[in-house]
Amino acid sequence: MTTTPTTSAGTAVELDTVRKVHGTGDRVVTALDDISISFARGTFTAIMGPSGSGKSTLLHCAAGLDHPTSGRITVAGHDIGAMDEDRRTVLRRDHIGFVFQDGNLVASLTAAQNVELPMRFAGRRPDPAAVHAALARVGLADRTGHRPGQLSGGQRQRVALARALITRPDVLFADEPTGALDTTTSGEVLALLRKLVDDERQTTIMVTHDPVAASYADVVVFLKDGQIAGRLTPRRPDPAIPELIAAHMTRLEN
Ligand SMILES: Nc1ncnc2c1ncn2[C@@H]1O[C@H](COP(=O)(O)OP(=O)(O)OP(=O)(O)O)[C@@H](O)[C@H]1O
Repeated sequence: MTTTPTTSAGTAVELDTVRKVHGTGDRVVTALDDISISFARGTFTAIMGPSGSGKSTLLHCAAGLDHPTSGRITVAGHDIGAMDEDRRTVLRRDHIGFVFQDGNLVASLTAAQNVELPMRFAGRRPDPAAVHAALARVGLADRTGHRPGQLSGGQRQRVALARALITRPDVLFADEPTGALDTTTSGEVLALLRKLVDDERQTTIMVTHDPVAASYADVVVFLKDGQIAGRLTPRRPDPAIPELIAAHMTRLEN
């Protein structure tokens, strides 16, 4: 990657006046309405908002999976709008990690083989020590040979996290990473995300509907109608925070 970094050293992702319009003619929807926001390195941000407020669109545009209609997006100092698709693919591979609600593991592969996949896709020889270290980081050093069907939901999601982190990405994007988990398992995965931020300064941007999940973040950004509609900075540990976040959401939904 030879693009010259353009943002300040403290910023992992920056959106500058980003607009995203879906559809054409009389079915046009403005999903992002000239949003400007920056995400500092080493911080954990939760993105919340009513259904249809633009959360997934923001995540997909910021991660280079979708193109904004206008505006500028910078990831790890690289202007992704200025890149062709090949370079954007390399940027995603080398600088960005993804975790989705359904971890999307390959059922026929072991945990270790799933974690190796990004290296294989990049045409690199998997490094067994790095794969083991990635699984150890998420507390699964003793499950490397298990297939997804032999793991619990939380363990599967932790394998997905290890796979997302194997390339040591500048930014981890998580789309409802605990949406399919029960409360206890969800808490384990969120505590792990928090630990990765605290111990390793892993910049993390997570879309969630869950006020408890959002309470693990440093910053909660609220969207409404494609615009930023508020921001909270949870002061952990405080059991009242999920309630505060939920109250904010209720105000946005009414
Ligand atoms: N491919 C598309 N074509 C047309 N409209 C779209 C498309 N994708 C999203 N939209 C519209 O853009 C708006 C924002 O959608 P988006 O999925 O970003 O919202 P969201 O906040 O993630 O919603 P949810 O919480 O329900 O997942 C919505 O009105 C949605 O209907």
